[in-house]
Amino acid sequence: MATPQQINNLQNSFQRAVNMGGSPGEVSTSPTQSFMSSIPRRVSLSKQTKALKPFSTGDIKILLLENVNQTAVEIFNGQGYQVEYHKASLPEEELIEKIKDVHAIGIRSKTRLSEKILKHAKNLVVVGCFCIGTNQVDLDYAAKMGVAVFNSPFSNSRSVAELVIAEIITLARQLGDRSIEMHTGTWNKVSKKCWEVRGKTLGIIGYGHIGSQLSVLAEAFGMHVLYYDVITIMALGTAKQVSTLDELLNKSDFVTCHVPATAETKNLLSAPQFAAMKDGSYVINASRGTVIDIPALVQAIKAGKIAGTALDVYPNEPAKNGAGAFSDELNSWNSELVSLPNVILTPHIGGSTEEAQSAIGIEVATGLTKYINEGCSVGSVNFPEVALRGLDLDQENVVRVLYTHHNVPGVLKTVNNILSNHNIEKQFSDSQGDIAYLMADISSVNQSDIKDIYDQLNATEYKISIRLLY
Ligand SMILES: NC(=O)c1ccc[n+]([C@@H]2O[C@H](COP(=O)([O-])OP(=O)(O)OC[C@H]3O[C@@H](n4cnc5c(N)ncnc54)[C@H](O)[C@@H]3O)[C@@H](O)[C@H]2O)c1
Ligand SMILES: O=C(O)[C@H](O)COP(=O)(O)O
Repeated sequence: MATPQQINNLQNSFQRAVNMGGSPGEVSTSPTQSFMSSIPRRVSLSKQTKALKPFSTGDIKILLLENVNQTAVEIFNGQGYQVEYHKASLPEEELIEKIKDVHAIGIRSKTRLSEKILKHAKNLVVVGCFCIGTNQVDLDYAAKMGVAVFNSPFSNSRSVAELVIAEIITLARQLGDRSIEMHTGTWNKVSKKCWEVRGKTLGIIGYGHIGSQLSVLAEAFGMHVLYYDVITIMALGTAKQVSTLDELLNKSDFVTCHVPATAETKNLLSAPQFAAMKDGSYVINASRGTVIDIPALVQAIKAGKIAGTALDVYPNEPAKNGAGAFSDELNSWNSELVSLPNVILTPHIGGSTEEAQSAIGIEVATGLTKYINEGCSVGSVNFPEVALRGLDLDQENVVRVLYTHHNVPGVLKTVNNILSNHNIEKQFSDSQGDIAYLMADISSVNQSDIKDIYDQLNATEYKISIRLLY
């Protein structure tokens, strides 16, 4: 017969196994045990079409594409999630198949998560963009499905700014051409139209995380900085904000784009803008491929108006690394562009440094984990940002309710009526456009009450998605 101490040990072992997603009787000795103790004992992920079925963190399925950094994989593995990892992005049909049953997907800038793809994602709870840009995801549709999207807003900003500094000097000194010539055995020692950057004017379009960081670095090289932005932003150093794009174009020796891909920034620099630039000036784009009209740029270089360009991003980028991927089939202007002098082409590597990728992996994986395990949406780009203090796991009969709903009158009254048989320990709700998100911790909940709470919330007309953590 077991002693009370043995029974106690057995119970503890059962609880730890549930925490780790293992079977009762298994005791995990994972070093992440103490971190794990801050997460819910069981996580019930209940989407629109899913029945209430509690499961452990070990049931969470994560699909990671595009060579997301290992720091993220380690965080997810530490949680006991099931991680499927791919180095490249997936063709559309394969992505549709894979996305059907995952709870989270991690992507970078290549994978398009359009409505067509997202509507197959029946269990999806959260998307992680392991990069800055989120234009590849249909953010509104995701929010309407109750799917929060996270990104890393500035972890690779410095890497991009440093790349642009390198490109400014490379263009000014025609380094790309000299290097290609030497690789093919030609010694071509020239100084004609090769310049110092000291005293030249850098025009930055978009003075956000990258543009402003670049401004500081450029001034350290003795450059004058002008910037144009749709909002008024405090100048760093002695940089000056100009009120029109034309003014920036007229006065700059180097023009560099650091704006997001939006309808307004499509072909922001096209033939009229190149015509407005100084003769012999340079164009740099490490933002998004849609921002520059490349055929118009080719014409401006051919006409001698633009003395060189550095492009890191393109309207159509290949899904994976390899020869021939940057082809005429994808970008019809390619052959003309590569034949022009002083043209630097890089394969979207602005944010591709060890430092940036490692930091992004940690930041986004941590955001996703907090959303999956605790419901915390702080940092999401398409969802109201809501957080509650951690769940008190020592307290029995506590349930965290996560309720995403349409932002219409009467919801709180209905929801609180459903929760009113229990003690609402804490509650917070916020909205963003048509979507609202409510978090509530309720106590005095018996196991038998949980299904009832779920069913009642599920029957509400405003519901988008429900999760109960307990
Ligand atoms: N090449 C790469 O690897 C790489 C890496 C990181 C980011 N990016 C891209 O760089 C871009 C900028 O990133 P960020 O982090 O600096 O973004 P950010 O949001 O911090 O800054 C963007 C700035 O652009 C301004 N802006 C928006 N529309 C504008 C317009 N029509 N005209 C002028 N200004 C406008 C905004 O007000 C904002 O200040 C994004 O497209 C991002 O995806 C590329
Ligand atoms: O949006 C970004 O952060 C950059 O464009 C980098 O994207 P990547 O992670 O696909 O290189």
